[in-house]
Amino acid sequence: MGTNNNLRIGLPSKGRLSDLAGDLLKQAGLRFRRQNRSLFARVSDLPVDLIFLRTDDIPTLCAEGAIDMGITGSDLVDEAGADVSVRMPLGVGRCRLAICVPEDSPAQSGKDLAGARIATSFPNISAKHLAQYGVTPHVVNLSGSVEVMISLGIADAIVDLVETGSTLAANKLRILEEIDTYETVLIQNGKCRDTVTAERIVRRLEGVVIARDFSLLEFNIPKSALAAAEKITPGFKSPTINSLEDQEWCAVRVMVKRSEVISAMEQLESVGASAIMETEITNCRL
Ligand SMILES: Nc1ncnc2c1ncn2[C@@H]1O[C@H](COP(=O)(O)OP(=O)(O)OP(=O)(O)O)[C@@H](O)[C@H]1O
Ligand SMILES: O=P(O)(O)OC[C@H]1O[C@H](OP(=O)(O)OP(=O)(O)O)[C@H](O)[C@@H]1O
Ligand SMILES: [Mg+2]
Repeated sequence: MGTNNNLRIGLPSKGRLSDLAGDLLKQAGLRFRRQNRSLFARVSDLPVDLIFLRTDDIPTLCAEGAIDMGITGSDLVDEAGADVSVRMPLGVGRCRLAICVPEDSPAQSGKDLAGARIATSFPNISAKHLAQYGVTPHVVNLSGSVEVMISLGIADAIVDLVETGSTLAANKLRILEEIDTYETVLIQNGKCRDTVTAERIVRRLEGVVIARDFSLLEFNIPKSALAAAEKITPGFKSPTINSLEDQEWCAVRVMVKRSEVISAMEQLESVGASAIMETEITNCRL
């Protein structure tokens, strides 16, 4: 590395985002092999080097120009206050950051935390959030296992990420107030060393992220019911309509959000559609 001018992309070296990020790049056609715990990999057929880093260092290293692009959590970008642009949400790693207190705490909102000790790995976001109430907490800055700090007597409240809520339940805590929601994002710095390749990467990832979110739905529909069908499935841009041998009917192909496919099928059937089929797409260019 060092001497070449390849675009550098920082990826989480371990943890929950590591596989998500690697799978996404591979699906987008970036071929690479990470040798056993190696911190570096070259991409075949593209001027791109992958650098494996700690997820929470990626925003700062990108802002500093050590890497041109990176995949990390938007929570970590905010917390670091890193001067990078978020090119694209990647549709994975969704979570929320919340102020949590013991289940039996009398507190009703963040306003009740004046003078409280708060354990968190997000000292900046926490202080900024509480400042809007004029509350200046005593922040205990930790890098993990934050939920246990209340029972250890170190803190009265915590600010931590919540996904399913099972960690909170296991520690007899409840959400007092949600601060924000976050997800995994692609970031880029302002002085990227190869913007042409960076744009290619963005387009490729876009293709995969959109494809993961949408299915292709095909159906036949009487022309008289086409307007009703278009209301149900307007498509990503607009549906493709082909004529059939039977002049009264046509065939429609349309992209539908995966989460809405079943309900769309039911509604289409009720307005007269038949031969309704869902096809999963793995990649697309729109
Ligand atoms: N349930 C969750 N808990 C924590 N982080 C989550 C969760 N769901 C998604 N994330 C995202 O993952 C990021 C943490 O990723 P990281 O690669 O550090 O994984 P990790 O499993 O927390 O690693 P570590 O073992 O270092 O704690 C968070 O900043 C957030 O953006
Ligand atoms: O709502 P849940 O689905 O339970 O997820 C949230 C928990 O997961 C994360 O911890 P992680 O596994 O990263 O451990 P850590 O404390 O060592 O970072 C996070 O810090 C919470 O503790
Ligand atoms: Mg963690």
